[in-house]
Amino acid sequence: MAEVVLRDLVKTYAGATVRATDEVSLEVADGEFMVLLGPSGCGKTTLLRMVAGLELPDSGQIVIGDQDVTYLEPRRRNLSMVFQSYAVFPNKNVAENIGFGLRVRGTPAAEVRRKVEWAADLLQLSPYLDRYPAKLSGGQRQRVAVARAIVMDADVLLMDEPLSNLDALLRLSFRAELKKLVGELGTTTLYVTHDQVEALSLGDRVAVMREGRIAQCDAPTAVYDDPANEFVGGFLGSPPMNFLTGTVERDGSKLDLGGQSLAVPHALSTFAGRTLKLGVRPEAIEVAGGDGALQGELQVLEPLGSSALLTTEICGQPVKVQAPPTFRAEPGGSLSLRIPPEACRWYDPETSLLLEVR
Ligand SMILES: Nc1ncnc2c1ncn2[C@@H]1O[C@H](COP(=O)(O)OP(=O)(O)OP(=O)(O)O)[C@@H](O)[C@H]1O
Repeated sequence: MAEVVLRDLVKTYAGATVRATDEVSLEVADGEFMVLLGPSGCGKTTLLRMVAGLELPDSGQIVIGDQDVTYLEPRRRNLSMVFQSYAVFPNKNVAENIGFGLRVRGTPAAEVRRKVEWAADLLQLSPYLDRYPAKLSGGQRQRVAVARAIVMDADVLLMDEPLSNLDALLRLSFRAELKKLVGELGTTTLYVTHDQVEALSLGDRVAVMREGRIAQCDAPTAVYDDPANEFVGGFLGSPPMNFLTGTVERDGSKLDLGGQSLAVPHALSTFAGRTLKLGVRPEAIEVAGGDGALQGELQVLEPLGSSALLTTEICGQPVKVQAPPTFRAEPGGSLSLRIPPEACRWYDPETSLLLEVR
């Protein structure tokens, strides 16, 4: 096992006008499960492929353990990969598929057998060792790909959207299995996904990427609860964080949203007379009256089973609210919405960065 250190990695593909990765630096601790999350085209796969050695950076450095591997051939980096499109060999049975890399490496047959049985047991593939991939389900095939990767005893495991070919239910169960497995193995893992639920569920830390850069890298609860910038708040969550813009009143104590106002923390009184953005998660807003409640107009109510999603407007600004499943009201009416002070995150509209108020 080993830590992985990326330093200022820059990659521009031939003919491209923008950098696929733009001075990306990241330290993945020994045994850590790091998820790279972000919208399509943000550079996740490029970063993973550079770690794998399948792409070379224009500049920057990649260190695995205590070795600089930036320009080392892929097979000498001691890492295993599971890719979305990394199909299993159709003409080899499950056991042969799992043991393939070990045999190529010249591992003695008895050792190959022992490791194949170990991985098959971990991934619940033992009953299928003699089967050919055509007779496996999608989830079982994907488990074969994971088993093939883990038998290699690599320092680092790289996975690029390994669950994306599975249907929703299978994805859910395999996600939990994968989390348990990787926790037991303790292998340093870099995992690429554009699925935020997968990222939050699996990662020890999540690096949220945007346009070739890391927008925030932190524990799942931290990136969700305290998005470092508007991009992360607006990317994570379903629906994502709401943002309301207002002007801080002259005395610095309230934010005027356009006719209604809300208390501003004392630490932000320096914003008096200036605009400020409030970020609040839909599930944090309470549909209730009381002190400091704002009046919103209900536009749409969507019963979603475990909750009711409300599309509302406060002072003409759109706000999504996640209400209890039994909540009912007629669209067009007015609602009292309370935004608890502890749920407020404050952003500088000029920089889009989270403002520290504690
Ligand atoms: N082989 C290539 N040649 C030229 N440009 C490329 C190549 N591969 C990727 N790109 C570009 O580099 C940028 C980053 O792509 P990358 O595949 O790393 O993003 P991603 O976040 O993994 O996206 P996705 O989730 O869609 O796979 C994109 O603008 C993409 O169009």
